[in-house]
Amino acid sequence: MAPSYPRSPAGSIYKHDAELDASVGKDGIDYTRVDLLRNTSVAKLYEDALRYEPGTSISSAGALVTSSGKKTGRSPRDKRIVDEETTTDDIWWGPVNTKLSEHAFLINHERAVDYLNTRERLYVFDGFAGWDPKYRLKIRVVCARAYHSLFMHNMLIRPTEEELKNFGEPDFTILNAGAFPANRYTTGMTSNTSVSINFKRRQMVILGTEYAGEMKKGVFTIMHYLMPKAGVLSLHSSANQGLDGDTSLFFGLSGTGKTTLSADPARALIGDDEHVWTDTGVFNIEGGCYAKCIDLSAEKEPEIFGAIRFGSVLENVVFDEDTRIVDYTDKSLTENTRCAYPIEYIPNALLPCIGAHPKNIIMLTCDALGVLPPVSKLTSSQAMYHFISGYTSKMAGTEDGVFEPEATFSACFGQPFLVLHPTQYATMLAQKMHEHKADAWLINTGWNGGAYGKGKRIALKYSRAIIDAIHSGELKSAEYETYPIFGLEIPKAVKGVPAEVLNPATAWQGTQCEFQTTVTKLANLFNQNFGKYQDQATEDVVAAGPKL
Ligand SMILES: Nc1ncnc2c1ncn2[C@@H]1O[C@H](COP(=O)(O)OP(=O)(O)O)[C@@H](O)[C@H]1O
Ligand SMILES: C=C(OP(=O)(O)O)C(=O)O
Ligand SMILES: [Ca+2]
Ligand SMILES: [Mn+2]
Repeated sequence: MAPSYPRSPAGSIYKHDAELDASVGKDGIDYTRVDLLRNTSVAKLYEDALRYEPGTSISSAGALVTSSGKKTGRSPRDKRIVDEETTTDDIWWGPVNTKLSEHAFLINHERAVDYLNTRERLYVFDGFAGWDPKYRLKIRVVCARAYHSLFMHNMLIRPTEEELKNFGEPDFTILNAGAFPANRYTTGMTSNTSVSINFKRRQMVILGTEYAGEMKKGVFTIMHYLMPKAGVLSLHSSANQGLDGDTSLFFGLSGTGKTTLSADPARALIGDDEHVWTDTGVFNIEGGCYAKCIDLSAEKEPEIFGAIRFGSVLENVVFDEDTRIVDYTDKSLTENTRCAYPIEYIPNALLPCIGAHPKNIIMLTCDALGVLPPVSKLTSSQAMYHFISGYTSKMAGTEDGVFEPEATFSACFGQPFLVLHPTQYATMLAQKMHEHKADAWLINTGWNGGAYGKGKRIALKYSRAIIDAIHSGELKSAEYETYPIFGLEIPKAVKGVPAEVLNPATAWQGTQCEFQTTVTKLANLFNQNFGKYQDQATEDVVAAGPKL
């Protein structure tokens, strides 16, 4: 499955100094053992997963059905960044990034190495993060499960035979010993799950969770540090491109629609989750997509449904014992059911996954209170205000302990993955949007007509119609009205969307008194949250918030 387009052998973005390379090379893994499988075939990984990993099957469509065990979503409270002198002054220590000592990291590392070296089989996948050869990282994934190796085969950029032969030392190594727990008595551990990143040693160690998403979001976290340091902007967004080459970005926290809305039959897919905006355009970090499968149907999401076939990894779904037909409505294992597939499984994927400078910046929010408009056109100050605020919901199952939509402010629409302070990403975004005259939109893919429990989630077909209207130019020249308090501009009409849906006041099914109370509640939450950024933001950005 090697890609056929030419790519120059990349200069790595890490400067390789001999001493550090020696220590990385000596990462403790026994690479000489005969039972080590490096970049092995999809078929072989299927066979091993079926043979050795309980709870593995093949679906009627040919996908590998796997179980990630107890953890079926990310564990943000168990994430650590090593506090060391080469990065400590850069890192945004606090709400997301918790310090781990170098010593405690070595204990976790040794635990993972001992576990991996004592397995009967070991899998290594060497691949790339980043489609632009100038910025790409060489990533090595060492793991004990064929499932995890196939997952990263799908999610990283698969090297050609030639590239694999000349791979050399990786820039970053992920040791996934997820089936083995962390030791709770190691200083800094608060549970037996641990996901830790060490930028100096260029290593990530996973213990006590087999949720595969930790690896792909781990790579994103690494890029979210290294890319801004290299002067380019990493983005928690999907991206696609129209026939005339116009690129759109869709920012959004997990479950808000990045993957779903970027798979658009009329546009070429650049990527569904992680990108970088450089001086020449946008490139995807990944070689695959990771779609949510809950309530998936061929009718509503044909591209994603069709991507679930031989080679795809389908996690934590329930299927019929006889027919092996998956029941996508079944939430009994988790609401966060998932499928990982190579990007070329989407019919109109753009290969290589590199697009032009974005023309439209779409911020996806999933408002569980039902008071944000389905679409608003943002001024540049409003775009910055909403990007820094990142108001949305955590969706059920995406994180450990989240069972229903939970209103949250997730800076840059991806707070769990930020390494630097949010204003650093926001400043770069503002500068790039200004330079390339990008238009900005806020789209609520969440509740309408009432809050979660009373109203309904906005129909996917309406969100798609809104996005079509952005891309056709219809919305740029539409007639607008101002939504009070939030000061958002909402279109009076959008083709394919009932007019009353567009204004939360007319969509509201409960009393107007209840509506006003909810609007005020949300406005207060915004103001309270923005307090922490007040002194770093410019006056116009502060003024772009709600006014009570
Ligand atoms: N109006 C809507 N817009 C986008 N997604 C919706 C909408 N209504 C329901 N959904 C569902 O919500 C989920 C969005 O998840 P996904 O696209 O994977 O988000 P992300 O990629 O941002 O994590 C999908 O399961 C999709 O079917
Ligand atoms: C993989 C994840 O990301 P997303 O839902 O944004 O695709 C995740 O949040 O665990
Ligand atoms: Ca879906
Ligand atoms: Mn996604």
